[in-house]
Amino acid sequence: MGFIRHVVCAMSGGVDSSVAALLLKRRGYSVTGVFMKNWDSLDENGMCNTETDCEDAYRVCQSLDIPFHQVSYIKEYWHEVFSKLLKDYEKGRTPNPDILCNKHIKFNHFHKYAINTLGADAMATGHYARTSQEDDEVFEQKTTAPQTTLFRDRFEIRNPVRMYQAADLFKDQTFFLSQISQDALRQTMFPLAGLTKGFVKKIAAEAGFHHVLKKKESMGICFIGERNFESFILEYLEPKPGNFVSLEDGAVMGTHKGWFTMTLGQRAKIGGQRDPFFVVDKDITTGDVFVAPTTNHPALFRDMMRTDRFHWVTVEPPAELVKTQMMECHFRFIHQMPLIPCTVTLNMNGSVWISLSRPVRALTPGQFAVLYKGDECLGSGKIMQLGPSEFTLQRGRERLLAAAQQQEQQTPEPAS
Ligand SMILES: Nc1ncnc2c1ncn2[C@@H]1O[C@H](COP(=O)(O)OP(=O)(O)OP(=O)(O)O)[C@@H](O)[C@H]1O
Repeated sequence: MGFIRHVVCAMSGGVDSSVAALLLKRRGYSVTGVFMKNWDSLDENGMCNTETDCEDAYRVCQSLDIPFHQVSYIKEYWHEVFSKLLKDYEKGRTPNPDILCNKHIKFNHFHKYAINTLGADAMATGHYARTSQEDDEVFEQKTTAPQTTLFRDRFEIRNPVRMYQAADLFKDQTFFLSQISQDALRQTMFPLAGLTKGFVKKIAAEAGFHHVLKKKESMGICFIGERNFESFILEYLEPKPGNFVSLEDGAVMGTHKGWFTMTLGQRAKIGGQRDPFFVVDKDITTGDVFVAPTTNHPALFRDMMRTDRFHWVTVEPPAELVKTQMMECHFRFIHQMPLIPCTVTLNMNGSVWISLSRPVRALTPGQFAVLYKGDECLGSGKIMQLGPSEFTLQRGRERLLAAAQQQEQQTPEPAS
């Protein structure tokens, strides 16, 4: 028998991470529970919900008889997640703070804290996701020699660890993990990888974690909580009033306080309008928000996008893509939306073009395009640019047709 391995489990005070810690303990590891505090505020009722969450996590650790720590990443969250989120809103994009929180906080600062400060052999979370490693392989990662040269060759990683969708496909959270580093993934365990949510709840009940089971599921946006998001974000951004403009005829339909919180596809709240209108585009230089009637207006449907530099979880782009510059795989930009077949092309600067097999509604700049090959989550890139909408294409075809007809009429009689 070797010595007992030490695993640090990120504990939110929720069901999933409580059961994750319990399972790690049952597997015979020495487990430490750590609660992260990333946001410092009281909610609308003057209650600090992170305190009750922390208390809940502590009680679970007590009943498991494992050490408990609390660590604050308020500063880091502010600089690396929240300020980036505000910048994206100012550029007219709709960011995803949960993906950034996993990338910068849980799988960077927390990972380093677990391994370097607490001396753990691995970290764990209650995420529903799977990796290509067995537990024992995770522990072997620590013995790999530290990097000796200043730069690690991008193509040096042998046997990269892959990230797969969880057995419970409905609960799968790889979408939110699509930006995490290979370094962190190599030292991470997901104890819930093979379990369904229902089963996890049953384990929690049997273990007597009633205070945890009673809690409401998920608290909305990462650490900000359930409050009204629009009024919350407007506390941090200068108002940028502008007009609602009808896309179809250019008519001004009303005014708004700022386009930050308006995301493509959402219903526009236009004063005095009885019929529903939907946000289909924004012009951040003029402040115009373009709207169109009907929720499935062709101006909302597109099948092409370009990302920023794509983050591949295994570090290198798939061999097939490097070799041929093209790859067939699957795409989603919203958690739990059905996967859509797509073709990806790789650009010189590491960004990708993604061409979907059919147009989808409300592709949105700032959101992450997440790619899957089979059940492997390959990684993601932030959507920076959209291809033309169905509406634009339709109009283009109509103009071409009209021009052709006009030309036909104008064609001079052939000279005799
Ligand atoms: N405040 C926190 N402190 C420590 N770990 C956290 C915290 N918030 C989230 N985590 C970790 O990230 C995982 C996923 O968090 P998420 O917010 O998606 O909650 P969840 O899937 O509902 O899980 P849980 O039921 O454990 O809250 C958690 O299982 C936990 O390991």
